[in-house]
Amino acid sequence: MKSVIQNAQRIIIKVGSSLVTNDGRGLDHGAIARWAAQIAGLRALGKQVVLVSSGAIAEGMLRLGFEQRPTDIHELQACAAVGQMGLAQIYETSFRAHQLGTAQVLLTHADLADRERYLNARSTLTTLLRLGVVPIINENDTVVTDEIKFGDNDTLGALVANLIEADALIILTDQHGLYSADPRKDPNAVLIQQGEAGDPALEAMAGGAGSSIGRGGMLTKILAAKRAAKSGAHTIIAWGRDSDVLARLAQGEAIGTQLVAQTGHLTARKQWMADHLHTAGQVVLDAGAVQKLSKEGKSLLPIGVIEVKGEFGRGAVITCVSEQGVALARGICNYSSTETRRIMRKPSSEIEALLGFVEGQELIHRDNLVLI
Ligand SMILES: Nc1ncnc2c1ncn2[C@@H]1O[C@H](COP(=O)(O)OP(=O)(O)O)[C@@H](O)[C@H]1O
Ligand SMILES: N[C@@H](CCC(=O)OP(=O)(O)O)C(=O)O
Repeated sequence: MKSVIQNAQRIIIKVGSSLVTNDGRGLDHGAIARWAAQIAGLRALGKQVVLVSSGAIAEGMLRLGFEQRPTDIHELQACAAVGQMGLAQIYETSFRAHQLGTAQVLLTHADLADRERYLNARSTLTTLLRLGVVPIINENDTVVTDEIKFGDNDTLGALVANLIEADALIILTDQHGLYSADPRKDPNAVLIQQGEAGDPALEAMAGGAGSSIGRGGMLTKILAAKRAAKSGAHTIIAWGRDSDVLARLAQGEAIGTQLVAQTGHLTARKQWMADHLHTAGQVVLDAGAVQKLSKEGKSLLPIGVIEVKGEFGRGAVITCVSEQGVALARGICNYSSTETRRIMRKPSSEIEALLGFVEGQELIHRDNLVLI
């Protein structure tokens, strides 16, 4: 059996609290240095890597002298704020030893639910990757309350995989993968080597967190695999203390639990758009634009739009209709309805002069467009 990530180009690696901390007391500097070395190895193979790392609260607890994890939300947030400095420091130093720069990206649920911020986060992350930097992501714990928290970083890792259409999500944890039951409780549990992401049978095997430090446990990892698969990413759950786990995976060795995505990249995203029953607005296309979209598979440029209906923000899913009112396509619009009204019927070269910025030459890029 081959590792599903051997051919993966863009990879999200999530390291959990259970691993990144020294038994919940501060950060494990040695372990972090080893992951940095392994990630440098992946980068040398030409792969793009985004790291999602937990550990801020545990490091903050150490720095602020808390013996126990505080229960007060604001004390937890204070720990996260203090500890995040430590996380950033150690990652920057560890990657610097391999001539790699790092970037700190703190995200909340609200950032990804809002299309404009979602698009901004996506553009920033892909730009960082293009510039050769390793983004280090964590939840922005200081501004979120329990109700709106991701809480565990497995979910965050999957959403980031969707966000930048990663090929694979590698979840490193303190177990060798998913077992048929929680191995801390059932000595007869066996490792599940391969499964289909989204298979409900896997959810039944997974339990909660095994330590007081980890938040999600195995269930959030299984649900993260299901979520990541929606944009075509395969998931691997593996033991993070193995000193060359990433290199072995990249060489094709099947270690840990592989959860295979059944849908391809584009199919999944286009499916998501096609599934939008209600779109925020409409653009009416001239005959030339109708031809470009439906016959030639091209992007929609502002010059081909003759009317905008409804109000929508940047990144909204909208419907493209012909002058006869026939719905042709749906897609993610790079500009708001107000901006679109200003640039419609105009060549893309005039966007900057008209709006003062350029989000893209296209109103809807063909990668974000699905014919209906
Ligand atoms: N079926 C299972 N297979 C493996 N681990 C499981 C299973 N069910 C529950 N767990 C528990 O999940 C824990 C890993 O989750 P967690 O503590 O949240 O780690 P992390 O901080 O890496 O996210 C394991 O230590 C284990 O006790
Ligand atoms: N954002 C938190 C981590 C949340 C958490 O523990 O998640 P997980 O590693 O999935 O159990 C922190 O940095 O402390």
